[in-house]
Amino acid sequence: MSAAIDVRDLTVRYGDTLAVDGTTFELRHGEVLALLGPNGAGKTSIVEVCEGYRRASAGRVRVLGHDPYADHDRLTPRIGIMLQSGGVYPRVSAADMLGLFASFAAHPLPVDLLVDRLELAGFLHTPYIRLSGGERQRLAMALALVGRPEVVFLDEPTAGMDLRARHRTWELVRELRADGVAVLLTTHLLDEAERLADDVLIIDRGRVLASGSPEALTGMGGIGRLTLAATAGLPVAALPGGLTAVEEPAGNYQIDGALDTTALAEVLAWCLAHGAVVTGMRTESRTLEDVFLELTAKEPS
Ligand SMILES: Nc1ncnc2c1ncn2[C@@H]1O[C@H](COP(=O)(O)OP(=O)(O)OP(=O)(O)O)[C@@H](O)[C@H]1O
Repeated sequence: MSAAIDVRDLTVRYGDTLAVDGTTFELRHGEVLALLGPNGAGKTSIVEVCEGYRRASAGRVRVLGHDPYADHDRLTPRIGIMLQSGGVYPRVSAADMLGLFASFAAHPLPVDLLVDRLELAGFLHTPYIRLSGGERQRLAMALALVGRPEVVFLDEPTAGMDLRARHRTWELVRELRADGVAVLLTTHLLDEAERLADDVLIIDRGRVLASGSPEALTGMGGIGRLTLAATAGLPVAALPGGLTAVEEPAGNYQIDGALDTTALAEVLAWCLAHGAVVTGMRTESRTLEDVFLELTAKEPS
């Protein structure tokens, strides 16, 4: 089966600003792809091209086999877009908006199902203008999904949601994926990407810095943190293998460097060589946040 979204060498320019610089990725049916990057990285530009709202400056983009800009009208009934704001009449209620959006679709999802999953019942008849930020987010998600789309674009879907609503939304995204829906997600919440995404694209200044599954990306550098509890006052300057350590508080060493299995053995050998008593050694794996901060910090300006 061909990819739900296929992006090759996409470039987006705004005058002299190169917002997207030759990005390539694929999103398959039944998968979630998260676009991660600092403010201004180019995420929205990529998403807008895929949604058909912006023409690519160069490159080839296909959504469900169509050019999303040229075939916008044909694609619209097959895609769902969660808008950050706007697109909703201020005095209309959530119930009326959902009914209206459902009437546009050939095979809409039952509105009751979305009301239940996203817990909309408490504000279903309140005018949009009176809804809280989190309630508007939940309604926006429901509006994106009511047409039973094959591809869904979620732009920071849980921003402003409380913890419970966030978890309900994550459950819903997992259900969509299980039903074969392709989900393109942008988020600043690294734990959201880690929980939901099959693949992640880390971008900065329009370029892809890394891509792959969260497991592959966090496993790339092995151990993220190494903490040692041992005799106080060990000569940290004598640590082998380019490792460095800070002793804080006394007898607690935070060790940095290329933390692989060899490094663990070298640290223990160093303890032995200095007659140290080791009472604890703890390793922690890297998180997506560690990887993201390292990659985006390394970028030359
Ligand atoms: N219409 C426009 N005209 C000129 N420059 C633009 C336009 N839209 C975006 N840009 C610039 O293009 C770059 C990428 O912007 P984009 O909105 O795609 O980033 P983003 O990753 O979505 O950022 P954020 O996380 O802040 O939403 C930024 O430098 C931005 O200032």
